[in-house]
Amino acid sequence: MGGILQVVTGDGQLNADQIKAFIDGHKLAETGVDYQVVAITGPQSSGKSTLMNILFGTKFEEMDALSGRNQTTKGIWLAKSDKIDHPATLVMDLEGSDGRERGEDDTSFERQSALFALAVADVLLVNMWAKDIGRETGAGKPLLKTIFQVNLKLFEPAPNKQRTVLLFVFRDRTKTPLSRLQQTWAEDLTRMWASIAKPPQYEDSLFTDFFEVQYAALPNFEDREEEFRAESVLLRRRFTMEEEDSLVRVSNDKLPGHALELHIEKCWEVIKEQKDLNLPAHKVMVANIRCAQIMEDQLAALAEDQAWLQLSATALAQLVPAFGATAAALISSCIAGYDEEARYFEAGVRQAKREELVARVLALFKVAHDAQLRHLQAKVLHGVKVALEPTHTGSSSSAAMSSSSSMGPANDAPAPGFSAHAAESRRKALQQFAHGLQDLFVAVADWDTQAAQHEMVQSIDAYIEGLKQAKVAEVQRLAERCLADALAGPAISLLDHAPADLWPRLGKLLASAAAKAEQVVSEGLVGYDLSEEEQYALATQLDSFANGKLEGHVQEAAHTALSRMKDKFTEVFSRDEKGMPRAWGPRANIPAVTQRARLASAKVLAQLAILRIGAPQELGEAVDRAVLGLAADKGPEEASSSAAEIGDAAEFDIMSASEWPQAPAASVLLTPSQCRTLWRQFASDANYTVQQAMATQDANRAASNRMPPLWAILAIAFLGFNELLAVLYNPLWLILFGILFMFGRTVYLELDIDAEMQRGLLPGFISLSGKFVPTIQAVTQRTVEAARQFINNPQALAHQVQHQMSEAVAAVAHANGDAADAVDAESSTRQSEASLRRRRDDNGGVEMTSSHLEKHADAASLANPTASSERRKTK
Ligand SMILES: Nc1nc2c(ncn2[C@@H]2O[C@H](COP(=O)(O)OP(=O)(O)OP(=O)(O)O)[C@@H](O)[C@H]2O)c(=O)[nH]1
Repeated sequence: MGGILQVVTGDGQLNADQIKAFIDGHKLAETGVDYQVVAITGPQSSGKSTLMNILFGTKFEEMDALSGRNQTTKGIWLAKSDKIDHPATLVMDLEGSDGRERGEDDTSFERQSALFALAVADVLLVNMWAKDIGRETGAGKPLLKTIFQVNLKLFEPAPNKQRTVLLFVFRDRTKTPLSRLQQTWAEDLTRMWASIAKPPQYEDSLFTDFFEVQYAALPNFEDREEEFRAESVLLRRRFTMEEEDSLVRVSNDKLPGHALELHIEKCWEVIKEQKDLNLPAHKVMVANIRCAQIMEDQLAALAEDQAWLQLSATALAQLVPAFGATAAALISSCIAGYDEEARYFEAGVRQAKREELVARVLALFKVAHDAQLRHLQAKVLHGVKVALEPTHTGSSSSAAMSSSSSMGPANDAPAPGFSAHAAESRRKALQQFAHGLQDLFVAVADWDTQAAQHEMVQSIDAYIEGLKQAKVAEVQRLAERCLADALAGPAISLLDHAPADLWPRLGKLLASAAAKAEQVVSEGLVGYDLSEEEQYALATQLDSFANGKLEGHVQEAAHTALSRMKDKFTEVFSRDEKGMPRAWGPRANIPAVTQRARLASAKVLAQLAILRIGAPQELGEAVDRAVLGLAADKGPEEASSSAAEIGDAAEFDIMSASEWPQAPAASVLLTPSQCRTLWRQFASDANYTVQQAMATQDANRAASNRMPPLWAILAIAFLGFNELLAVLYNPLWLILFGILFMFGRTVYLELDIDAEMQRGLLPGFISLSGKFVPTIQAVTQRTVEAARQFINNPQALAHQVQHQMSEAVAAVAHANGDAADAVDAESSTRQSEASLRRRRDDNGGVEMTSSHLEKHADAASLANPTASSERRKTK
């Protein structure tokens, strides 16, 4: 876009949009710093537009010479010179000063525009009439003085940095030599500079610290136009870099072309609003904006960079070879692009924005880098697992070592054990991790990886420790199973038999089981190198487990103490010292046997009262004496008989105590109160058994009394001998007696006279009378049938009669002499039921029901109906 642009209108409005279009149209952003802005200021109608048009080929509006000296240029105008290509030259024409159109008092715009030209232009032409040089009020001195002063105040320029070239153009050159005019004007400038009020930091500054003064003189355009144009051509050359007295200055502080738009806008904004801003701040502001834009452009470019997109996506998914180098190249490329774009801007801002750019770029890459760290950690940890898993699970160490060889140099040395192998695997893994970190190293970033290394070490150690603890737990389970097996059977058996040395034997059993468990541990953890603390902890846990197991068995025994006491009582009471069942004959000493059985049961109760593993012996003895005292509490006779065995129980009164003296609560299985209750329940059952025995003994005595006297037996034998021989020698008598005997016995059994008589004499006779006749008829019928069979087969019937007679004889003998055997059978039956009855007794503490006992007693009586009948009589 060529042509002329009105940058600022006559009423002070900035055409920002058009400025941008102008700069873009002339591609000034691509020139970098290879451009210059040339402006001109001076009195109204002093030929400024004419000069600029001739010098730079622009087409600013000029006043027609014939129309008079009225203002033609309103506001600030901008055009690009088509006469100078290098550097690109922007030409700015300003509204003239001293304009009559604005009035004498309205000088603000001329000051603003002059100040604007001073701030924006690289070369400011100051148009002056040659004849005004030396005059105090001429030559626009007040305006110059003002803009110099305001410039210092508003923009606070840095001394000797990018000085603005002030080209004073003396128009309508006179015969006065230029040197003379220069000298005069230089003196005027010095005085002018000295007279202005300067900020404190500029008190000692010289005019030349901020401005480079150049001069030119031109003839009158109207009168000597040809000469004017020719000299203008020469003057134009000074705006290129070709001439020796070139006005083009190269400065590092110059803003690049793409910042010119913003620079113009901010300058006018500052001037317009009269903000108390300084030039560095203004430059910083411009630099801030532009550097931020460049930074964002670089970030946007990076976000669309295919190499970066691929790297970031892959880095999140897997370990990328040479990640660090790739990432560093991308980061460096991005930052280099920024450096190139922002190199003309204020150094401090540029560096600050660069650091911000680096930080933001690194933040992007940090995500990928962290993902890479995690992948590396996972890979290394996986290597450790592959190396150690076979060893831990019991595979051959050579297999483990061959697996681990993938992580580093081969090591053919045999693995001595898990701990050594784990240490070697750990060392190789950390070495592999260190190599991996080198691949991830991003030179620009130099991220700290100490935390990652620490995590890696912790992960590996935790994994190894986890394997070790798993193995320890596994071996501990094996050892506990070994302990449980070693304890269960023997301990239960000991508790069932309840020997006198129960607790010493339980102690030995515990020690034996602990030794077996220790062996399981030592064999199972070979090579795991447990520390002393770990070994102690494991041993303690196993000890606790063993004690707990044994305690469980003992507690279970204590819970079933009642049935155990009954069993012990039955064992001692029902069997003699040789283990044979007692017959309870007439001379049996039931009270003595009873007391022995009670003492034995009391010992069982005493042994189950407290845990004695590790307990002081005195405590056990005290409990023994106290519990055995219960057995003595049975009347003076029994107490005296057992006094020697139970010792002196006076020291502890179990009948009133609620707890055992000096016994830890954890070791108490049965409190004194519970012992008393159990003993009471036991005594009730035992009394019943004793009464049974005494009844049996009474029955035996009665049976013995029913035998005929000896003299009668001898008389019968002597007097009936001949009749007996007659019967035996006469077959007819023998047969007749046999038939009568069988008939009578059959009738007796059919009527079940014994059972009927148990109801009582009168009810028995009444019942028998009712069924006597039918029974006689039935037996007679069967006898006739037998006789018929005998006629048909006499040998078979004789054999049957003989067999029944032998049974009858045996029955009579049994009824007379072996009633006690029936009682013994009942006793053994009760013994066989002891285990069934035990649980029931323990739960309810009630006696076994008589129907239950009868059920088994009847089973025993099946083989001996007479004995059964005897038992019922006893009951
Ligand atoms: N005496 C004299 N007159 C000149 C010279 N150059 C131009 N003029 C005349 O001065 C008049 C004003 O010219 P411009 O170029 O419009 O002056 P200007 O300074 O741009 O005017 P404004 O923009 O209104 O301030 C014209 O009539 C020109 O012919 C010169 O060198 N000497």
